Amino acid sequence: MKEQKTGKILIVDDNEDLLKAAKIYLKRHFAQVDTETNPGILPILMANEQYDVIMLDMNFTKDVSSGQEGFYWLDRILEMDSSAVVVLITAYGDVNTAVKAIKEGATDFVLKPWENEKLLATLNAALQLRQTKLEVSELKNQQQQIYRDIDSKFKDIIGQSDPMVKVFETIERVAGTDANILILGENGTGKELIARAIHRNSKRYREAFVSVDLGSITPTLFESELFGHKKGSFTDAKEDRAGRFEQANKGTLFLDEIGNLPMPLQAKLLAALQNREVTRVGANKPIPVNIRLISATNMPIHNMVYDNSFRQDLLYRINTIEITLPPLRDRLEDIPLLADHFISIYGKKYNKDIRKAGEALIKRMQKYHWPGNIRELQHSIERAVIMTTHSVLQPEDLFMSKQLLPERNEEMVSLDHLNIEDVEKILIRKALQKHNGHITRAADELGLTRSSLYRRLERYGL
Ligand SMILES: Nc1ncnc2c1ncn2[C@@H]1O[C@H](COP(=O)(O)OP(=O)(O)OP(=O)(O)O)[C@@H](O)[C@H]1O
Repeated sequence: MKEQKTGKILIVDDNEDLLKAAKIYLKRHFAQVDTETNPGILPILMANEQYDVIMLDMNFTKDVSSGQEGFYWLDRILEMDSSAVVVLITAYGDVNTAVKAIKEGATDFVLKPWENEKLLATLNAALQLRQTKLEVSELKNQQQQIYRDIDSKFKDIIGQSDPMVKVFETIERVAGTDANILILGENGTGKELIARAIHRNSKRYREAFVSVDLGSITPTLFESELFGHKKGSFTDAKEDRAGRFEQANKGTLFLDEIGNLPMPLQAKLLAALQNREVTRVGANKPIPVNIRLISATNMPIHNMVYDNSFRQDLLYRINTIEITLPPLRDRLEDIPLLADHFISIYGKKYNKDIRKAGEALIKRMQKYHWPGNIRELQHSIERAVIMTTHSVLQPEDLFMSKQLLPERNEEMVSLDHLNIEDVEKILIRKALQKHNGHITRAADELGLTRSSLYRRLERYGL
Protein backbone atom coordinates (compact mmCIF):
# COMPACT_ATOMS: atom_id res chain seq x y z
CA MET A 1 0.00 0.00 0.00
CA LYS A 2 1.26 3.48 -0.82
CA GLU A 3 2.25 5.38 2.30
CA GLN A 4 0.24 8.48 3.12
CA LYS A 5 2.34 11.63 2.81
CA THR A 6 2.33 13.90 5.85
CA GLY A 7 3.86 17.22 6.80
CA LYS A 8 3.14 20.78 5.74
CA ILE A 9 6.28 22.66 4.76
CA LEU A 10 6.63 26.38 4.11
CA ILE A 11 9.77 27.72 2.44
CA VAL A 12 10.46 31.46 2.60
CA ASP A 13 13.34 32.60 0.46
CA ASP A 14 13.80 35.41 -2.05
CA ASN A 15 15.42 33.13 -4.63
CA GLU A 16 12.63 31.95 -6.90
CA ASP A 17 14.75 29.30 -8.65
CA LEU A 18 15.63 27.75 -5.33
CA LEU A 19 11.96 27.76 -4.31
CA LYS A 20 10.89 26.08 -7.53
CA ALA A 21 13.53 23.35 -7.33
CA ALA A 22 12.86 22.67 -3.63
CA LYS A 23 9.13 22.52 -4.19
CA ILE A 24 9.39 20.04 -7.06
CA TYR A 25 11.59 17.72 -5.00
CA LEU A 26 9.85 18.04 -1.63
CA LYS A 27 6.34 17.61 -3.00
CA ARG A 28 7.23 14.01 -3.66
CA HIS A 29 7.84 13.48 0.06
CA PHE A 30 5.49 15.78 1.98
CA ALA A 31 1.75 16.38 1.94
CA GLN A 32 2.01 20.11 1.29
CA VAL A 33 4.84 22.41 0.25
CA ASP A 34 4.15 26.14 0.05
CA THR A 35 6.73 28.68 -1.06
CA GLU A 36 6.92 32.40 -0.52
CA THR A 37 9.39 35.12 -1.46
CA ASN A 38 8.08 37.81 0.87
CA PRO A 39 8.55 37.17 4.61
CA GLY A 40 6.18 40.10 5.28
CA ILE A 41 3.17 37.86 4.76
CA LEU A 42 4.37 35.17 7.17
CA PRO A 43 1.85 36.27 9.83
CA ILE A 44 -1.00 35.85 7.38
CA LEU A 45 0.25 32.53 6.09
CA MET A 46 0.63 31.28 9.64
CA ALA A 47 -2.82 32.51 10.62
CA ASN A 48 -4.23 30.49 7.75
CA GLU A 49 -2.22 27.31 8.00
CA GLN A 50 -0.47 25.28 10.65
CA TYR A 51 2.93 24.58 9.12
CA ASP A 52 4.94 21.70 10.54
CA VAL A 53 8.29 23.01 9.36
CA ILE A 54 9.19 26.50 8.14
CA MET A 55 12.37 26.84 6.12
CA LEU A 56 13.57 30.41 6.41
CA ASP A 57 16.25 32.31 4.54
CA MET A 58 18.47 34.53 6.70
CA ASN A 59 18.72 37.48 4.30
CA PHE A 60 16.11 38.97 2.05
CA THR A 61 17.42 42.41 1.16
CA LYS A 62 19.85 42.43 -1.74
CA ASP A 63 23.54 42.67 -0.75
CA VAL A 64 22.76 42.24 2.96
CA SER A 65 24.22 39.21 4.66
CA SER A 66 24.01 40.08 8.36
CA GLY A 67 21.19 37.61 8.96
CA GLN A 68 19.30 40.30 10.93
CA GLU A 69 16.16 39.78 8.85
CA GLY A 70 16.32 36.07 9.51
CA PHE A 71 16.59 36.69 13.28
CA TYR A 72 13.68 39.10 13.18
CA TRP A 73 11.42 36.63 11.36
CA LEU A 74 12.58 33.71 13.47
CA ASP A 75 11.50 35.65 16.51
CA ARG A 76 8.16 36.54 15.00
CA ILE A 77 7.46 32.94 13.95
CA LEU A 78 8.18 31.64 17.45
CA GLU A 79 6.02 34.37 18.94
CA MET A 80 3.12 33.32 16.73
CA ASP A 81 3.57 29.61 17.34
CA SER A 82 5.76 28.57 20.22
CA SER A 83 5.83 25.00 18.87
CA ALA A 84 7.02 26.14 15.44
CA VAL A 85 9.96 24.29 13.98
CA VAL A 86 12.20 26.55 11.89
CA VAL A 87 15.01 25.30 9.66
CA LEU A 88 17.25 28.11 8.47
CA ILE A 89 18.61 28.37 4.97
CA THR A 90 22.16 29.68 5.14
CA ALA A 91 24.94 30.35 2.71
CA TYR A 92 28.37 28.81 3.07
CA GLY A 93 30.40 30.94 5.48
CA ASP A 94 27.34 31.88 7.49
CA VAL A 95 27.52 28.97 9.85
CA ASN A 96 28.28 31.14 12.87
CA THR A 97 25.10 33.09 12.30
CA ALA A 98 23.16 29.84 11.98
CA VAL A 99 24.57 28.51 15.25
CA LYS A 100 23.54 31.74 16.96
CA ALA A 101 20.05 31.35 15.47
CA ILE A 102 19.78 27.85 16.88
CA LYS A 103 20.49 29.30 20.31
CA GLU A 104 17.59 31.66 19.67
CA GLY A 105 15.16 28.87 18.93
CA ALA A 106 15.74 27.62 15.37
CA THR A 107 15.81 23.84 15.07
CA ASP A 108 18.45 23.27 12.44
CA PHE A 109 19.98 24.79 9.33
CA VAL A 110 20.73 23.71 5.78
CA LEU A 111 23.60 25.06 3.73
CA LYS A 112 23.01 26.30 0.20
CA PRO A 113 23.46 24.62 -2.24
CA TRP A 114 22.13 21.48 -0.62
CA GLU A 115 22.00 17.84 -1.55
CA ASN A 116 18.41 16.71 -1.79
CA GLU A 117 18.88 13.63 0.40
CA LYS A 118 20.45 15.69 3.16
CA LEU A 119 17.66 18.23 2.98
CA LEU A 120 15.10 15.44 3.21
CA ALA A 121 16.79 13.91 6.26
CA THR A 122 16.89 17.32 7.99
CA LEU A 123 13.22 17.96 7.25
CA ASN A 124 12.13 14.50 8.39
CA ALA A 125 13.93 14.99 11.70
CA ALA A 126 12.35 18.45 12.00
CA LEU A 127 8.92 16.97 11.33
CA GLN A 128 9.35 14.46 14.13
CA LEU A 129 10.40 17.19 16.50
CA ARG A 130 7.30 19.15 15.54
CA GLN A 131 5.08 16.20 16.39
CA THR A 132 6.68 15.83 19.81
CA LYS A 133 6.34 19.56 20.46
CA LEU A 134 2.67 19.46 19.53
CA GLU A 135 2.01 16.49 21.81
CA VAL A 136 3.70 18.24 24.72
CA SER A 137 1.78 21.43 24.13
CA GLU A 138 -1.50 19.48 23.82
CA LEU A 139 -0.86 17.84 27.20
CA LYS A 140 -0.09 21.20 28.77
CA ASN A 141 -3.25 22.68 27.27
CA GLN A 142 -5.35 19.81 28.56
CA GLN A 143 -3.94 20.30 32.02
CA GLN A 144 -4.58 24.05 31.92
CA GLN A 145 -8.06 23.44 30.62
CA ILE A 146 -8.81 21.11 33.51
CA TYR A 147 -7.79 23.84 35.96
CA ARG A 148 -9.88 26.39 34.09
CA ASP A 149 -12.91 24.12 33.94
CA ILE A 150 -12.87 23.56 37.65
CA ASP A 151 -13.61 27.13 38.63
CA SER A 152 -15.38 28.73 35.71
CA LYS A 153 -18.87 28.34 34.35
CA PHE A 154 -19.91 31.04 31.94
CA LYS A 155 -17.93 33.89 33.30
CA ASP A 156 -14.90 33.71 31.05
CA ILE A 157 -16.85 34.32 27.88
CA ILE A 158 -16.67 38.02 27.29
CA GLY A 159 -19.08 39.89 25.06
CA GLN A 160 -21.89 42.45 25.22
CA SER A 161 -22.39 43.08 21.53
CA ASP A 162 -25.75 42.15 20.02
CA PRO A 163 -24.47 39.07 18.18
CA MET A 164 -22.82 37.74 21.35
CA VAL A 165 -25.90 38.38 23.48
CA LYS A 166 -27.85 36.31 20.95
CA VAL A 167 -25.25 33.54 21.21
CA PHE A 168 -25.57 33.51 25.03
CA GLU A 169 -29.36 33.34 24.78
CA THR A 170 -29.13 30.38 22.42
CA ILE A 171 -26.70 28.57 24.72
CA GLU A 172 -29.04 29.07 27.69
CA ARG A 173 -31.90 27.63 25.69
CA VAL A 174 -30.13 24.60 24.21
CA ALA A 175 -27.48 23.58 26.75
CA GLY A 176 -29.84 21.50 28.86
CA THR A 177 -31.21 19.57 25.89
CA ASP A 178 -29.33 16.76 24.20
CA ALA A 179 -29.63 18.42 20.77
CA ASN A 180 -26.65 18.15 18.44
CA ILE A 181 -25.03 21.53 17.97
CA LEU A 182 -22.92 22.88 15.13
CA ILE A 183 -20.82 25.95 15.88
CA LEU A 184 -19.68 27.99 12.89
CA GLY A 185 -17.13 30.78 12.88
CA GLU A 186 -13.68 31.84 11.75
CA ASN A 187 -10.52 30.66 13.47
CA GLY A 188 -10.15 31.95 16.99
CA THR A 189 -13.73 33.20 17.41
CA GLY A 190 -14.27 31.02 20.47
CA LYS A 191 -15.94 27.90 19.07
CA GLU A 192 -14.27 25.52 21.48
CA LEU A 193 -14.87 27.90 24.39
CA ILE A 194 -18.58 27.94 23.57
CA ALA A 195 -18.65 24.14 23.18
CA ARG A 196 -17.14 23.73 26.65
CA ALA A 197 -19.63 26.24 28.08
CA ILE A 198 -22.52 24.26 26.61
CA HIS A 199 -21.14 21.10 28.19
CA ARG A 200 -20.68 22.74 31.59
CA ASN A 201 -24.24 24.01 31.48
CA SER A 202 -25.70 20.68 30.41
CA LYS A 203 -26.99 17.71 32.39
CA ARG A 204 -23.82 15.90 31.42
CA TYR A 205 -21.49 18.38 33.17
CA ARG A 206 -20.11 15.77 35.57
CA GLU A 207 -19.06 13.53 32.69
CA ALA A 208 -16.22 13.87 30.20
CA PHE A 209 -15.88 16.55 27.55
CA VAL A 210 -13.78 14.90 24.86
CA SER A 211 -12.39 17.12 22.14
CA VAL A 212 -11.14 15.74 18.81
CA ASP A 213 -9.52 17.83 16.11
CA LEU A 214 -10.67 16.03 12.97
CA GLY A 215 -8.43 18.21 10.82
CA SER A 216 -5.34 16.66 12.38
CA ILE A 217 -6.25 12.97 12.22
CA THR A 218 -4.75 11.14 9.27
CA PRO A 219 -7.30 9.04 7.35
CA THR A 220 -5.46 5.82 8.23
CA LEU A 221 -5.83 6.49 11.95
CA PHE A 222 -9.32 7.91 11.82
CA GLU A 223 -11.22 4.75 12.71
CA SER A 224 -8.91 3.67 15.47
CA GLU A 225 -8.82 7.19 16.97
CA LEU A 226 -12.58 7.60 16.98
CA PHE A 227 -13.81 4.05 17.45
CA GLY A 228 -10.83 2.37 19.18
CA HIS A 229 -9.01 -0.83 18.29
CA LYS A 230 -8.30 -4.34 19.41
CA LYS A 231 -4.77 -5.41 20.24
CA GLY A 232 -2.96 -6.71 17.14
CA SER A 233 -5.46 -5.28 14.65
CA PHE A 234 -2.61 -3.34 13.00
CA THR A 235 1.14 -2.98 13.59
CA ASP A 236 0.96 -0.20 16.16
CA ALA A 237 -2.02 -1.64 18.04
CA LYS A 238 -0.04 -2.92 21.01
CA GLU A 239 -3.05 -3.11 23.31
CA ASP A 240 -6.83 -2.79 23.33
CA ARG A 241 -7.81 0.84 23.24
CA ALA A 242 -11.10 2.73 23.56
CA GLY A 243 -11.72 5.39 20.93
CA ARG A 244 -12.93 8.94 21.52
CA PHE A 245 -16.59 7.96 21.19
CA GLU A 246 -16.28 5.48 24.04
CA GLN A 247 -14.20 7.90 26.12
CA ALA A 248 -16.99 10.45 25.77
CA ASN A 249 -19.69 7.97 26.73
CA LYS A 250 -22.38 9.70 28.86
CA GLY A 251 -20.60 13.00 28.23
CA THR A 252 -20.03 15.36 25.30
CA LEU A 253 -18.00 14.65 22.17
CA PHE A 254 -16.63 17.78 20.52
CA LEU A 255 -15.65 17.27 16.89
CA ASP A 256 -13.61 20.28 15.84
CA GLU A 257 -12.81 21.11 12.19
CA ILE A 258 -15.55 18.78 10.97
CA GLY A 259 -15.49 20.53 7.58
CA ASN A 260 -12.01 19.07 6.96
CA LEU A 261 -13.24 15.50 7.06
CA PRO A 262 -12.69 13.69 3.74
CA MET A 263 -15.79 12.16 2.11
CA PRO A 264 -15.09 8.47 2.91
CA LEU A 265 -14.62 9.30 6.58
CA GLN A 266 -17.83 11.32 6.61
CA ALA A 267 -19.70 8.12 5.75
CA LYS A 268 -18.08 6.27 8.67
CA LEU A 269 -18.85 9.06 11.08
CA LEU A 270 -22.45 9.25 9.90
CA ALA A 271 -22.91 5.51 10.41
CA ALA A 272 -21.63 5.72 14.00
CA LEU A 273 -23.91 8.67 14.78
CA GLN A 274 -26.94 7.04 13.23
CA ASN A 275 -26.45 3.68 14.93
CA ARG A 276 -25.30 5.15 18.25
CA GLU A 277 -22.71 2.42 18.43
CA VAL A 278 -19.11 1.90 17.43
CA THR A 279 -17.06 -1.15 16.57
CA ARG A 280 -13.40 -1.13 17.53
CA VAL A 281 -11.01 -1.79 14.63
CA GLY A 282 -10.30 -5.53 14.55
CA ALA A 283 -13.33 -6.36 16.70
CA ASN A 284 -16.76 -7.45 15.56
CA LYS A 285 -18.98 -6.63 18.51
CA PRO A 286 -20.53 -3.16 18.35
CA ILE A 287 -20.43 -1.12 21.56
CA PRO A 288 -23.37 1.21 22.28
CA VAL A 289 -22.39 4.81 23.00
CA ASN A 290 -24.38 7.63 24.50
CA ILE A 291 -22.89 10.96 23.57
CA ARG A 292 -24.03 14.52 23.08
CA LEU A 293 -22.44 15.81 19.92
CA ILE A 294 -21.08 19.30 19.39
CA SER A 295 -19.25 19.99 16.13
CA ALA A 296 -17.46 23.06 14.84
CA THR A 297 -15.93 24.31 11.65
CA ASN A 298 -14.52 27.47 10.12
CA MET A 299 -15.44 26.29 6.63
CA PRO A 300 -18.54 27.36 4.67
CA ILE A 301 -20.19 24.01 5.29
CA HIS A 302 -23.49 24.78 3.57
CA ASN A 303 -21.63 25.70 0.38
CA MET A 304 -19.67 22.50 0.74
CA VAL A 305 -22.89 20.53 0.66
CA TYR A 306 -23.81 22.43 -2.47
CA ASP A 307 -20.56 21.53 -4.23
CA ASN A 308 -20.63 17.94 -2.95
CA SER A 309 -17.66 18.08 -0.61
CA PHE A 310 -19.76 17.61 2.53
CA ARG A 311 -22.60 15.10 2.89
CA GLN A 312 -25.98 16.66 3.32
CA ASP A 313 -27.24 13.79 5.50
CA LEU A 314 -24.28 14.25 7.84
CA LEU A 315 -24.90 17.99 8.03
CA TYR A 316 -28.54 17.38 8.96
CA ARG A 317 -27.45 14.97 11.65
CA ILE A 318 -25.02 17.38 13.31
CA ASN A 319 -26.77 20.73 12.98
CA THR A 320 -30.02 20.39 14.90
CA ILE A 321 -29.02 23.75 16.39
CA GLU A 322 -26.56 26.04 14.65
CA ILE A 323 -24.64 28.76 16.42
CA THR A 324 -22.65 31.23 14.34
CA LEU A 325 -19.92 33.12 16.12
CA PRO A 326 -19.27 36.52 14.56
CA PRO A 327 -15.71 37.51 13.67
CA LEU A 328 -14.15 40.02 16.03
CA ARG A 329 -14.20 42.74 13.34
CA ASP A 330 -18.00 42.56 13.43
CA ARG A 331 -18.26 43.15 17.16
CA LEU A 332 -15.99 46.10 17.72
CA GLU A 333 -17.71 47.09 20.94
CA ASP A 334 -16.42 43.89 22.55
CA ILE A 335 -12.81 44.85 21.89
CA PRO A 336 -12.33 47.08 24.98
CA LEU A 337 -13.91 44.42 27.22
CA LEU A 338 -11.77 41.66 25.78
CA ALA A 339 -8.65 43.80 25.97
CA ASP A 340 -9.23 44.59 29.65
CA HIS A 341 -10.10 40.96 30.35
CA PHE A 342 -6.81 39.74 28.91
CA ILE A 343 -4.85 42.60 30.49
CA SER A 344 -6.15 41.52 33.87
CA ILE A 345 -5.33 37.84 33.25
CA TYR A 346 -1.82 38.48 31.95
CA GLY A 347 -1.15 41.30 34.40
CA LYS A 348 -1.62 38.75 37.18
CA LYS A 349 0.30 36.04 35.39
CA TYR A 350 3.34 38.23 34.74
CA ASN A 351 2.99 40.20 37.93
CA LYS A 352 2.60 43.57 36.24
CA ASP A 353 0.40 46.37 37.40
CA ILE A 354 -1.38 47.42 34.22
CA ARG A 355 -4.75 49.09 34.57
CA LYS A 356 -6.23 49.02 31.10
CA ALA A 357 -5.83 49.69 27.40
CA GLY A 358 -5.65 53.41 26.61
CA GLU A 359 -8.16 55.05 24.33
CA ALA A 360 -5.76 55.50 21.42
CA LEU A 361 -4.90 51.83 21.52
CA ILE A 362 -8.55 50.79 21.60
CA LYS A 363 -9.23 52.98 18.55
CA ARG A 364 -6.31 51.41 16.76
CA MET A 365 -7.48 47.92 17.64
CA GLN A 366 -10.95 48.70 16.38
CA LYS A 367 -9.52 49.56 12.99
CA TYR A 368 -7.63 46.34 12.63
CA HIS A 369 -8.94 43.38 10.68
CA TRP A 370 -8.09 40.64 13.27
CA PRO A 371 -7.79 37.66 10.91
CA GLY A 372 -6.98 35.45 13.92
CA ASN A 373 -9.91 36.94 15.91
CA ILE A 374 -9.89 36.64 19.70
CA ARG A 375 -6.96 34.26 19.83
CA GLU A 376 -4.89 36.85 18.00
CA LEU A 377 -6.08 39.64 20.29
CA GLN A 378 -5.27 37.49 23.31
CA HIS A 379 -1.73 36.77 22.10
CA SER A 380 -1.13 40.41 21.18
CA ILE A 381 -2.19 41.54 24.64
CA GLU A 382 -0.06 38.91 26.34
CA ARG A 383 2.97 40.13 24.40
CA ALA A 384 2.14 43.76 25.16
CA VAL A 385 1.77 43.06 28.88
CA ILE A 386 5.16 41.38 28.96
CA MET A 387 6.91 44.12 27.00
CA THR A 388 5.29 47.37 28.17
CA THR A 389 6.67 49.86 30.64
CA HIS A 390 3.32 51.75 30.87
CA SER A 391 0.48 51.27 33.33
CA VAL A 392 -2.06 52.09 30.60
CA LEU A 393 -1.31 50.24 27.37
CA GLN A 394 -0.44 52.47 24.41
CA PRO A 395 -0.63 51.79 20.65
CA GLU A 396 3.12 51.22 20.45
CA ASP A 397 2.86 48.45 23.06
CA LEU A 398 0.76 46.23 20.85
CA PHE A 399 3.39 45.34 18.29
CA MET A 400 1.47 47.23 15.68
CA SER A 401 4.26 47.51 13.22
CA LYS A 402 2.50 48.51 10.01
CA GLN A 403 3.68 45.60 7.96
CA LEU A 404 2.25 43.10 10.39
CA LEU A 405 -1.07 44.71 10.84
CA PRO A 406 -3.27 44.59 7.80
CA GLU A 407 -5.93 47.12 8.57
CA ARG A 408 -9.53 46.45 7.77
CA ASN A 409 -10.76 45.59 4.31
CA GLU A 410 -9.55 47.78 1.49
CA GLU A 411 -6.74 49.26 3.57
CA MET A 412 -5.28 45.80 3.74
CA VAL A 413 -3.76 46.06 0.30
CA SER A 414 -2.05 49.39 0.79
CA LEU A 415 0.53 48.22 3.29
CA ASP A 416 4.24 48.39 2.71
CA HIS A 417 4.67 44.65 2.54
CA LEU A 418 1.42 43.59 1.00
CA ASN A 419 0.29 44.31 -2.48
CA ILE A 420 -2.53 43.08 -4.70
CA GLU A 421 -0.45 40.15 -5.83
CA ASP A 422 0.23 38.98 -2.28
CA VAL A 423 -3.47 39.11 -1.48
CA GLU A 424 -4.32 37.32 -4.71
CA LYS A 425 -1.80 34.59 -3.87
CA ILE A 426 -3.35 34.09 -0.44
CA LEU A 427 -6.84 33.81 -1.91
CA ILE A 428 -5.71 31.34 -4.57
CA ARG A 429 -3.93 29.18 -1.99
CA LYS A 430 -7.01 29.17 0.22
CA ALA A 431 -9.34 28.26 -2.63
CA LEU A 432 -7.06 25.41 -3.73
CA GLN A 433 -6.79 24.07 -0.20
CA LYS A 434 -10.52 24.25 0.29
CA HIS A 435 -11.12 22.30 -2.89
CA ASN A 436 -8.25 19.87 -2.38
CA GLY A 437 -6.40 21.16 -5.43
CA HIS A 438 -9.46 20.84 -7.72
CA ILE A 439 -8.75 23.54 -10.29
CA THR A 440 -12.25 23.95 -11.74
CA ARG A 441 -13.89 24.31 -8.33
CA ALA A 442 -11.19 26.68 -7.06
CA ALA A 443 -11.54 28.77 -10.24
CA ASP A 444 -15.33 28.88 -9.81
CA GLU A 445 -15.00 30.03 -6.24
CA LEU A 446 -12.56 32.76 -7.25
CA GLY A 447 -14.71 33.88 -10.17
CA LEU A 448 -11.92 33.04 -12.65
CA THR A 449 -11.82 30.83 -15.72
CA ARG A 450 -9.70 27.70 -15.50
CA SER A 451 -7.12 29.11 -17.86
CA SER A 452 -6.73 32.39 -16.01
CA LEU A 453 -6.30 30.45 -12.76
CA TYR A 454 -3.62 28.33 -14.46
CA ARG A 455 -1.89 31.50 -15.67
CA ARG A 456 -1.81 32.87 -12.15
CA LEU A 457 -0.55 29.60 -10.70
CA GLU A 458 2.31 29.70 -13.14
CA ARG A 459 3.01 33.37 -12.54
CA TYR A 460 3.15 32.95 -8.76
CA GLY A 461 4.91 29.59 -8.85
CA LEU A 462 2.15 28.02 -6.76
N1 LIG B 1 -15.78 35.63 24.05
C1 LIG B 1 -14.57 35.31 24.53
N2 LIG B 1 -14.19 35.78 25.73
C2 LIG B 1 -12.97 35.47 26.23
N3 LIG B 1 -12.07 34.70 25.60
C3 LIG B 1 -12.40 34.20 24.41
C4 LIG B 1 -13.67 34.48 23.82
N4 LIG B 1 -13.73 33.84 22.65
C5 LIG B 1 -12.55 33.21 22.49
N5 LIG B 1 -11.75 33.43 23.56
C6 LIG B 1 -10.39 32.90 23.73
O1 LIG B 1 -9.78 32.94 22.45
C7 LIG B 1 -8.99 31.77 22.24
C8 LIG B 1 -9.52 31.04 21.00
O2 LIG B 1 -10.80 30.48 21.27
P1 LIG B 1 -11.24 29.03 20.75
O3 LIG B 1 -10.08 28.09 20.77
O4 LIG B 1 -12.46 28.66 21.45
O5 LIG B 1 -11.54 29.43 19.23
P2 LIG B 1 -11.95 28.48 18.02
O6 LIG B 1 -12.96 29.22 17.25
O7 LIG B 1 -12.30 27.12 18.53
O8 LIG B 1 -10.59 28.43 17.23
P3 LIG B 1 -10.17 27.43 16.02
O9 LIG B 1 -11.13 27.64 14.92
O10 LIG B 1 -8.80 27.91 15.66
O11 LIG B 1 -10.19 26.05 16.60
C9 LIG B 1 -9.13 30.94 23.50
O12 LIG B 1 -8.01 31.18 24.32
C10 LIG B 1 -10.39 31.43 24.14
O13 LIG B 1 -10.36 31.28 25.53
